[in-house]
This record gives sequence, C-alpha cells and structure tokens, in this order.
Amino acid sequence: MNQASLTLIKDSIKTIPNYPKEGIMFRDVTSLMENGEAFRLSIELLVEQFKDGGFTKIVGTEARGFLFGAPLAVALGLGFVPVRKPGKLPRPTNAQSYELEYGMDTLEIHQDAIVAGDKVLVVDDLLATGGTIDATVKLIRDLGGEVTDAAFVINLPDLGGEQRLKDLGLNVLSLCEFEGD
Ligand SMILES: O=P(O)(O)OC[C@H]1O[C@H](OP(=O)(O)OP(=O)(O)O)[C@H](O)[C@@H]1O
Ligand SMILES: Nc1ncnc2[nH]cnc12
Repeated sequence: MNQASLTLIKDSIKTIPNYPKEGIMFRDVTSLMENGEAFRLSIELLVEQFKDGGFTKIVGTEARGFLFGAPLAVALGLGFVPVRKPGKLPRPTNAQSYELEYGMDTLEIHQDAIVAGDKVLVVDDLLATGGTIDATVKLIRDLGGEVTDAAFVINLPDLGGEQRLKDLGLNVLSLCEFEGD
C-alpha cells in the first residue's frame, strides 16, 4: 500500500483523551471522514486490497462499520449486510452478545442476509479487543457464510484484537495503528 496515503490517513485521525470515560484514548474516525482526501484514499486502498478476493458480500457493524463498509461495497459492486444493535432490524434475526473495551452489548443480523457459500469480507472502522468482530464472525458463520478476512481503518494493537481474530482463522488488514492504549 502507498506509504504517503497511509501517513495522510493516520495523520487525519484525532485522539480525544478520556472519552467516553477516564483512561480511554478515543481514536476519532470522524475526523478522517471530514477530510475528503483521507476518506477517499481509505476506500481506494481497501478496494485495491480486496478487489480480486472473490468476495460475495461485505458485512459492516453498527454504526461506524457502515461508514466504511457501505462505500467499499459500492466500489466493489458487492451487497452490503448491516450487523446492528438489538431491535433495529425488521426481518427475523440471530443475536450474539459480546464484550466491548468499555461495556457489554449484543449484535443482530438478518437470518436471510447470508446464504451458504457466501464469501464475506468484514469491515469496521476500528479494531480494539476484537469482541465486536468476533461476535460478527460468529453470526455470519452460524448462517453458513465463510469469513476469511477482516479490514479496519484503525488497529489498536495493545488491546489484542488482531491476535484474537487470527485465532478465529482470519487475515486482518488495517490502514493504521495507534499504540499506547
Ligand atoms: O474491537 P472492539 O473492542 O470490539 O471495539 C471496536 C468497536 O468499538 C466501536 O464501536 P462501538 O461499539 O463503540 O459502536 P459505534 O460504532 O456505534 O460507535 C468501533 O466502531 C468498533 O466497532
Ligand atoms: N479507543 C477507541 N477509540 C475509538 N473507538 C473505540 N472503540 C473501542 N475502543 C475505541
């Protein structure tokens, strides 16, 4: 991947100390999105990386995973499947609980959104503990989808998510890393 683009992307992300609570260094992807060039480059780099991967669908997790997963799906000509917080999806769903860096939550997916044989790329803005994507991968695999790759704009390596996802058999790609969390 182009080093100048990766540097521009990382430099566009602001850090807010002690948000949403004391001790968290919040890496704010909205500052990247406010920068048109950084936002475009982030999608272009992901397109370049995954265009020949043979994927049939992209899954993104609420809410920030939608912001990168949906434009990537459009650029790759793939369908986009949202994984959402409870009670938001209208058709029958499967649910999976998970632990966050700062709390617990549950995610849901439409039961008919993934079919056996789907090859799914999972996309989120940020990888911390990996709990969100671990739960997302379980939801997809339970429906018969194959998940081999997960892509992030930001990885927080100190929180162990990358190893957790590798232990689930995933290739993990991120556009930048922030240490010291
Ligand atoms: O790797 P993890 O420890 O699971 O943390 C990463 C997740 O946390 C954030 O989402 P959050 O749950 O705060 O929801 P939001 O996107 O709706 O703000 C982020 O967008 C990732 O989805
Ligand atoms: N440190 C962090 N910054 C931004 N989003 C997050 N989600 C979980 N941990 C986060």
